[in-house]
Amino acid sequence: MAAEVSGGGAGPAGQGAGAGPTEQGAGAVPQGAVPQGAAPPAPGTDSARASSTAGRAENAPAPLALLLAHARPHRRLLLTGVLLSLLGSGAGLAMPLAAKYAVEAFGGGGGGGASSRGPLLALLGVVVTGALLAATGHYLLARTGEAVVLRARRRLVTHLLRLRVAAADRLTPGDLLSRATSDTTLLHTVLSRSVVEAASGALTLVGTIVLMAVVDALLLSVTALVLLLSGAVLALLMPRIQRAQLQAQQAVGEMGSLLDRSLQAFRTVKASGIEDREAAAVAGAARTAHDRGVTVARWTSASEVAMFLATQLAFLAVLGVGGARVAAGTMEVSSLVAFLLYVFGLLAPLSQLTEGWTGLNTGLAAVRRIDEIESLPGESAARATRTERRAAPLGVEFRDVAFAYAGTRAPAHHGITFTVPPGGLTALVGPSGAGKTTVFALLERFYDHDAGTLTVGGRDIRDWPLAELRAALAYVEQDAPVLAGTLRDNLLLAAPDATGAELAAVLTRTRLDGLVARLPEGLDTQVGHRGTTLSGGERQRVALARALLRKPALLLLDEVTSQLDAVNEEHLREVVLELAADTTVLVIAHRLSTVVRADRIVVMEAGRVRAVGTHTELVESDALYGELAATQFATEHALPRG
Ligand SMILES: Nc1ncnc2c1ncn2[C@@H]1O[C@H](COP(=O)(O)OP(=O)(O)OP(=O)(O)O)[C@@H](O)[C@H]1O
Repeated sequence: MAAEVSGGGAGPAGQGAGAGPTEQGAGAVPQGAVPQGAAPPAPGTDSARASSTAGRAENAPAPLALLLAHARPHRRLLLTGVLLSLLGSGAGLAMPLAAKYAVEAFGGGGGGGASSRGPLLALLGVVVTGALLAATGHYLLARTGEAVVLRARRRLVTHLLRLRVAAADRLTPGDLLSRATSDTTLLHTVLSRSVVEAASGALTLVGTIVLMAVVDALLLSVTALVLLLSGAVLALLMPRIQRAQLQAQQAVGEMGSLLDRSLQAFRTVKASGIEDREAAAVAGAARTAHDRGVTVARWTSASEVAMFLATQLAFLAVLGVGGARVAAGTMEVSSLVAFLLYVFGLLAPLSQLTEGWTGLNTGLAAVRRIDEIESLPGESAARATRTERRAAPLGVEFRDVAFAYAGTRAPAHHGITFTVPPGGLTALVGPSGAGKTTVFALLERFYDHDAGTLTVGGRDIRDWPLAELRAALAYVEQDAPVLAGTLRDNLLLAAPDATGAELAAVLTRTRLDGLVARLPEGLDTQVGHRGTTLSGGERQRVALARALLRKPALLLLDEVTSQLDAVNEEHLREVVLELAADTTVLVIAHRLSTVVRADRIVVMEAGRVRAVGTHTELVESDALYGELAATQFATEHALPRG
């Protein structure tokens, strides 16, 4: 089993067609990932792996190698496209030479007529063939560029969703969005335009120089001076353009992060009256992107002007020297015309080279940003399946389990020990920050514990195939997320094959049937982004219903009744007790009224288990629990049924 793998070092070339980065064999685990069966990672290891995308850059493959790896699956089409484009440019290159023969044919007597028709037709042929070849080449490159982007996006998005939770904890969604959208788009530009621009520019330049040498070596040396001049200008400007471009891309990512922050907390932003401040922060990043863009434009224009001036100067110098030689009879007019055309022809490959080089650098920065994410550790996908029938309930055992979140000083668990037999209701209680939610996170293997033994169903949790483990569990998070879409989509999210009867039964059980009846389109009503059209309590019940439809062998409920009214809470308490008859149910509850009838209560404090027992036992034996019970039941003015 290879639950943990990374897309990393090998880059896209490392996988066969269609194989996602998380589906490599364990043998191919690249840097940063932990092979199965390896010793448990030391606290903080995840941090080293996931925290810094910058840190990785030192060992990362060269961006050019990464870019080539992206291009490799499409190499035939790309090469054909580049070849056709180059042939198209080559035809343009042959134009002045063909013009020279045409001028010679005109001068060679005959005036017009048949003798001049031949060269003119040949010229026309060169033009049309060149245009057709170039157009076909450009189309092929653009199409292939789109294919590269599609593949890169699929890979990146698949990997993003399979990232280990520890790695995802450290990423900002806005920046990820920018990497998955704008950075991947840049791949298209670089492969379909920049590479061919740079190659065609370089080849045309070399070709032009060779042909210039054929026409007149002396005039070439005059032109060489200009070439050196423009080369020096390019060398001076390129690093500036490169730097500004990278900063512009980073600023776009930063803008995405800031905007995402504000949109995630939209209502809080409004309620706090900080719209202007948040808008100003996003606008600040947009301004940085703008400024860097302007810098790029400034340096690019400067290089273009320098190149233009250089060719004009060369033209004048060649005209002067060449004109004098024609007057002296040491040079043919036709040769001078051809040479002058080549001098003008220099402008195009020089600016192609500049643009190609600039674009290539933008693409390389993008490829590096994409690779930074793909190199983070991923895990094999847990499919949204459920067991055929309700599986036999699973027991759980924590034995001296220790765990620290990456980058934190104090461990969240200091060797906790407790046992949950199959079936029944177990409650985890304790003050905020005691480590209760972390128990669930370890059971779901969002994180790997650092020391001790954790078994589920009598089997070490590390020996469970991840997909199988998660299929056996259902987890209702504290914040009960509801996703954009219809209510039905949300309920069937993790059990798409649930029958209508099962759905109806769960709706009744979670008292959502009333809500469905009220909604304008029933189950097919859109619930808004993150379920904003539902109340907090309704969202909690939707999350619970979703979990129940999975028919789990182990049900983890984190504060699922916190937002319910007293009547619904009491009802759900009954439902949970019913479920506990044939499922192992673990609940985290702050309100002790939720747990007094639990089969066992695990009292946690500061990452340790203080005591385990029933409500009655703990009221007597554990001071903290006794205190919690006294405070809560005194506040609620009612003693629970015992
Ligand atoms: N992703 C994380 N990264 C770093 N530290 C974390 C992370 N999640 C939780 N912690 C820390 O781990 C400790 C235990 O947190 P946990 O969420 O398990 O507590 P809890 O008992 O569930 O608290 P509450 O009742 O408030 O939900 C806390 O100190 C918390 O700050």
